[in-house]
Amino acid sequence: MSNGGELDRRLLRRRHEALANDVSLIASEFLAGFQKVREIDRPAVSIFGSARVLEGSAVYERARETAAVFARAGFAVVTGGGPGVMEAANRGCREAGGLSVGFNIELPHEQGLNPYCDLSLTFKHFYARKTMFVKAAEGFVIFPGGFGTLDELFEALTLIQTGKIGSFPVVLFDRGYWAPMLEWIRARMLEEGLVSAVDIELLHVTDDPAEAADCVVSRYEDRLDEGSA
Ligand SMILES: CC(C)=CCNc1ncnc2c1ncn2[C@@H]1O[C@H](COP(=O)(O)O)[C@@H](O)[C@H]1O
Repeated sequence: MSNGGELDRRLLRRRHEALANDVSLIASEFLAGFQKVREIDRPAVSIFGSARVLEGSAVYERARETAAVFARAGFAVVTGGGPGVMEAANRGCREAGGLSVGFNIELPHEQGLNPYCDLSLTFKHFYARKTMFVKAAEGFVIFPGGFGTLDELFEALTLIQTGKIGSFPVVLFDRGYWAPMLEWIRARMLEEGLVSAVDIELLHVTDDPAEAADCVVSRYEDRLDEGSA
């Protein structure tokens, strides 16, 4: 099966005349994504984190618990629809009776959609898929993870920092995991003037599922009161 990687490589090699066709395929993927987001009939949180953690690990179980708190607060939970933290969050949401959403990606050694999604769509391109995480969400909770997780974290932060999207809450779950990164951001990025203090204030850090959910839910309620949600 052709996957997003092959398509992206082909797109970069393409002669100009052939590009329009490829670009229209990408556009249709965006459209299908936006249509799927419209099916989410309630406010939502996007939860990111490692594809590699297993059931029973602390990270998996905290993600499952956090998603359940969101579901009980009336929020849908959106993830990448894969294994690890994605599965944990979809599972916790489903177990608590919430609406569980997975925006999956075709990968060369793909593991497919986890079995805990009520709504789902599988993308070929990471960039179209990442847009849906942002389009759908009132906030972001990020669990420990690798390159994919950091990509999603910094995409959300960059969009907020540059004013492309509103100032949605970004919650880093697991103080111990994120502390060295935050320290480096303060000691180097901030110290050398590459970010400003207000940019760092966008990040909330916690070890508590209820606090993570409250951070997103209460900001959403404030925006509802202001009429800006
Ligand atoms: C075990 C394995 C490599 C499975 C790959 N299967 C995947 N399925 C769906 N989304 C993924 C996958 N790998 C990475 N991602 C995306 O990148 C993030 C996790 O990447 P990482 O494990 O932190 O870097 C997730 O939030 C997800 O959106």
